[in-house]
Amino acid sequence: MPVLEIENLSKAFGGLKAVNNFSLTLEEGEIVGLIGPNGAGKTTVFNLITGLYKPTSGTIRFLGEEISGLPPFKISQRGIARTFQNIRLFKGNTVLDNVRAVFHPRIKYNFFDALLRTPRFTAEELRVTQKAMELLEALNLDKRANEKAANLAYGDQRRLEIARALATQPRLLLLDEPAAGMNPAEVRHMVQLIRFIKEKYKLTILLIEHQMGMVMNLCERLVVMDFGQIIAKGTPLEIRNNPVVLEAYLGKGATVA
Ligand SMILES: Nc1ncnc2c1ncn2[C@@H]1O[C@H](COP(=O)(O)OP(=O)(O)OP(=O)(O)O)[C@@H](O)[C@H]1O
Repeated sequence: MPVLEIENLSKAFGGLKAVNNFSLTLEEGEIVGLIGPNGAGKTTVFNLITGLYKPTSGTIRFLGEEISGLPPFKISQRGIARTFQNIRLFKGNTVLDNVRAVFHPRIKYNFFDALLRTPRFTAEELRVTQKAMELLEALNLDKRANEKAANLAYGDQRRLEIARALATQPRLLLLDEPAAGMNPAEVRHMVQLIRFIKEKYKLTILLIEHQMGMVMNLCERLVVMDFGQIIAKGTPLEIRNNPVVLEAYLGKGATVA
C-alpha cells in the first residue's frame, strides 16, 4: 500500500490557484524531491498534507485512509511530521526541553500525579527525558542538550527541528528546505543525516529544496511544480535534461552550461 496518495488536489486563494490538480503517490521508503521556482505552490502542498489548509478539491490518503479535512494534530497523530522553511523552535528553552515538549501531549499522568509528584509522574518524566535524549544522540545534539536552542549554530537548529519532528514518531516526514542557508559542507552533512534517519526510523520522505546539488544527490524521484501545477516528474537525470523544467527555472531558450 502506498504511504501517500494525492489525487487532483487543488487549493485556490481567491482567484489564485496556488495548487492546481496535483497528483502524487509515495511508496514506502522513498525520498522524493518537490522542486520548482519561487511561488510555484510547494509549501502550499505541504500545508494541505498537514491540514494547515483545507483543499478546495481533491483527496489525500495516508496509509490508505482519507486525511484531507482533518485538523493538523490528528494528521500528526496518524504519522505525518514536517519541518518549516523558517525554523520554529522554542528558542529560550533548552535543546532537551524542545524535544521533551513534543512528547508531552502523549504522556500518561494526570494533573494530580504532577501536583503530588507521584511515582507515576516521576517514572513518566524519566521515560520522556530518556526518549528525548535518544533522539538527540541520534542527531548528534546530545552534548548540547542543556543549552538554549537560541545558542545553537544554524545547522544545529535545523537538526533540532528534525529531532522535534521525529519525536512525533512519523512514518512520513515532510522537510521544507532543510538545507536553506547552509554552506556546502553543512549541505553534505544534511544529506548524510537525512539518509541516516530515513533508514533508522523507517521513513518515507518528501522534501522541498532549492539546493540542486542536494536534491540530485539525495532523491530517487523528483516532481517539478510551476504555477501550481506539476510540469515534470522523473529521476534527477531526466529532470536535469528536461527542456520544460529548464524553461520554468531559467526562461525560454535556456540551456544547461
Ligand atoms: N495563505 C495564503 N493566502 C494567499 N495566497 C497564498 C497563501 N499561501 C500561499 N499563497 C500564494 O500561493 C502561491 C504559492 O505559494 P507557495 O508558498 O506554496 O510557493 P512555494 O513554491 O513554496 O514558494 P517558495 O519556494 O518561494 O517557498 C504564491 O503565489 C503565494 O503567494
